[in-house]
Amino acid sequence: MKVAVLGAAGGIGQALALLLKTQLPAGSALSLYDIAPVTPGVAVDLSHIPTAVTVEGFSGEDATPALHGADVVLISAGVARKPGMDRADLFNVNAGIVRNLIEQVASTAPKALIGVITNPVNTTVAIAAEVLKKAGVYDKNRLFGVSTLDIIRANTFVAALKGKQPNEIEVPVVGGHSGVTILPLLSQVKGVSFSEQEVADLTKRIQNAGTEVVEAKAGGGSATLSMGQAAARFGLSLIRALQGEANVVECAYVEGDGEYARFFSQPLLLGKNGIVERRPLGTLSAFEQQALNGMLETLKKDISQGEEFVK
Ligand SMILES: NC(=O)c1ccc[n+]([C@@H]2O[C@H](COP(=O)([O-])OP(=O)(O)OC[C@H]3O[C@@H](n4cnc5c(N)ncnc54)[C@H](O)[C@@H]3O)[C@@H](O)[C@H]2O)c1
Ligand SMILES: O=C(O)C[C@H](O)C(=O)O
Repeated sequence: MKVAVLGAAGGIGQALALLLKTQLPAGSALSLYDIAPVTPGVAVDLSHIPTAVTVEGFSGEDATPALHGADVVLISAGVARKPGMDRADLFNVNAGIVRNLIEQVASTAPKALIGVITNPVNTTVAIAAEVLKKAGVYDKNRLFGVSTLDIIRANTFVAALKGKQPNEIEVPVVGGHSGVTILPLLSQVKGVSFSEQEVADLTKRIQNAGTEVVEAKAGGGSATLSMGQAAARFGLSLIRALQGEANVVECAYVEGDGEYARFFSQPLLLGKNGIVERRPLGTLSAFEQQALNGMLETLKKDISQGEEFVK
């Protein structure tokens, strides 16, 4: 299996590349690309770690040398938030970066499973879909917005509140990846129950967790290490599914049946060709139903902005 990381010299990219170098199955290839000239050096650095995963690094304007034969492409290239900014404020710079990189994926690795990390995810995934469509290679079962960070945060916060081990808790988080569009389904977490106040407080904390990191880093960027972990979990799940493992389920932001919005994060059964089955959201509490209804206008606007950008 070959995994390409685009944006590999950045905060997320380097953390992700390290985790993949140490956790990909033996015999895998890791291919790193970033516009920054340090990228081949990042690959050399990682190559000294004794695992059976080869590493190559490429820099400059052309991402295609990194993309040949890639089974999975994870994209974190772009700028990150500073305090006072919303994820949507990143659109002006990141929309063009994602368009350019996806054009190269379309021409070089059209069958790859693509995970978009670059913000604003609600919009950049729509851009990626439209670019792939224009190139005649769009498969909605192979394109994912990576929302795994919301899930690992939710697991961490719930476990801390309820005195559980984080690995005992799995919170489905649905919708999108910004503010009110992030909806943790706390009513579905097995083995714990919450008061109304706990649900309200936890939901708000999970929705604002990105801002919590941005403010704590005080101008030095946004979440990189937890995101590296989240992207590694998601990328490794894609690889396990590609290799034929059964019952690999992850939530991610994908094009579905449009019941709520064209793109929506929901639980997905993954397989050798990407998404095998989009799982229903299940029964929602009154709080969750109201939050779902309340997010849709924002989410649809975010999606339209991406669609319009490519038209
Ligand atoms: N999906 C999520 O949950 C999530 C979580 C955290 C951050 N993010 C987003 O991920 C992105 C990256 O964050 P980061 O902290 O790693 O930022 P960073 O600034 O540390 O790294 C970004 C990297 O992208 C590279 N880059 C910029 N333009 C490029 C181009 N045209 N081609 C190739 N590489 C290019 C830069 O050289 C840099 O190395 C941001 O948009 C951020 O908002 C998403
Ligand atoms: O909040 C951000 O800007 C980065 C990321 O989307 C996050 O959730 O941490």
